[in-house]
Amino acid sequence: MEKVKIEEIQSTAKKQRIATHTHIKGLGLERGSWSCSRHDQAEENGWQSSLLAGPPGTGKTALALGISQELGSKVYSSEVKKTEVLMENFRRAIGLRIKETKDVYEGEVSVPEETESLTGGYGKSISHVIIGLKTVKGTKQLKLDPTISISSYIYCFDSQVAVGDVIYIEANSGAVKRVGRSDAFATEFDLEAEEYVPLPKGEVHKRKRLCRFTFSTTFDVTLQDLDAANAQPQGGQDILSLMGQMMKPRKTEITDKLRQEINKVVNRYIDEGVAELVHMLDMECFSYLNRALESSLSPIVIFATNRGVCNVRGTDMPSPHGVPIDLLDRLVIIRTQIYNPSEMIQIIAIRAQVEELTVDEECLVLLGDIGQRTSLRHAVQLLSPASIVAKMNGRDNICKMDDIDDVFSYLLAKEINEENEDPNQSQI
Ligand SMILES: Nc1ncnc2c1ncn2[C@@H]1O[C@H](COP(=O)(O)OP(=O)(O)OP(=O)(O)O)[C@@H](O)[C@H]1O
Repeated sequence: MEKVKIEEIQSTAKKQRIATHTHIKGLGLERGSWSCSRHDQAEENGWQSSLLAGPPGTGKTALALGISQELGSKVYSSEVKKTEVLMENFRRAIGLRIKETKDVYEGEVSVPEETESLTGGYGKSISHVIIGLKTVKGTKQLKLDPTISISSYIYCFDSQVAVGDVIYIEANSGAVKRVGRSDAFATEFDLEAEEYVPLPKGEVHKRKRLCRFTFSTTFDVTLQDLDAANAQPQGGQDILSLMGQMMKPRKTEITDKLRQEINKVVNRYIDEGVAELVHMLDMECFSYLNRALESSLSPIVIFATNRGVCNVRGTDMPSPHGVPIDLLDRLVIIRTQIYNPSEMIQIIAIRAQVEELTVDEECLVLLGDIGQRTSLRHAVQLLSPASIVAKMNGRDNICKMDDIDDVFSYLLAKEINEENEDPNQSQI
């Protein structure tokens, strides 16, 4: 018999983590240098939008971030009120896909049963609840922990979980979610009123990709929804609180400060792999952008994509980068290319400095070489584990032979292809 342990939900956020782009502090260019003067010129000429196109890891996001940091005040400043409608619509076009891998018990309820405690004092006291969960692979009996069985019990009966229902129990929090009624019971009830689901496959106890809040495998929400729902935040700054606010929408002004706060939380979750950005740019959005980008109030918009020719979202119309031709016409397309070894070495050195790591010259050369063979991202990611190996070897500096070689041999990396553009990546 397995025991479900319930603990208070802890935010999984690692406060001290150095984010992927923490080291990006701007464009790193002097005023008057080629890029800056070109950019000023572009602004004067009404260049409002551009598309960065290139293989993964070629610095599109880093460049967009650098530009926005350089322009920061200009982007959001003078006409905030007037640009509000535009801003709302832009944020409506950016989706956040929330996903978490959770330890869950999943199955069709077979035997809910409660055991009363004899030492309960006044009234009835439940010492635990036993529940049987069945999947295609078999059945497992779960004894819900006494301290949480009450809440689970209430949960169960509040949401009217009965024999024949398919449920999830999240192992860590004990939260129970009724998925629907098992197919096997389909004839017993009104088919219209019920959602019938198949008997779950696999083991009862499994790791499943679940959105903590909705229990669905993934959950898409737009940044605008999060802004609107959090206009008067009541809870904390974790994704659960952010999402929780969505249940109580209210009409309050969305300030720039709020958007920045939402961005911070969203960025943290992207960095931790709990969520990823997805674009919601369908035909309707693209048509809106066509008009919006021509408005004098439009903010500067930078699109980035690693997709080649693919269908425009929601249609079977192929177009370069999945962007309709009439919008492409309005964009300045900048191609990004894979960094050469010395550029990679430079970036890795900046990254090491931000992570406060001392890396030998020889080691940087090796990392540059690894970056060429695999990817810049992989080479950057080796820094942290290598520093741990160095510490284990009693050193503060990362050495080629002992640390990087060691870590590289343990960690798997995809060797780079000739043509690196990945048509399956859904990023823009
Ligand atoms: N010029 C640069 N200076 C400093 N760091 C950089 C630079 N270019 C890229 N990086 C870093 O390399 C990593 C990968 O870059 P980035 O995320 O910008 O790639 P991308 O082109 O947006 O890739 P994808 O198409 O996969 O999203 C990031 O950690 C980024 O901060």
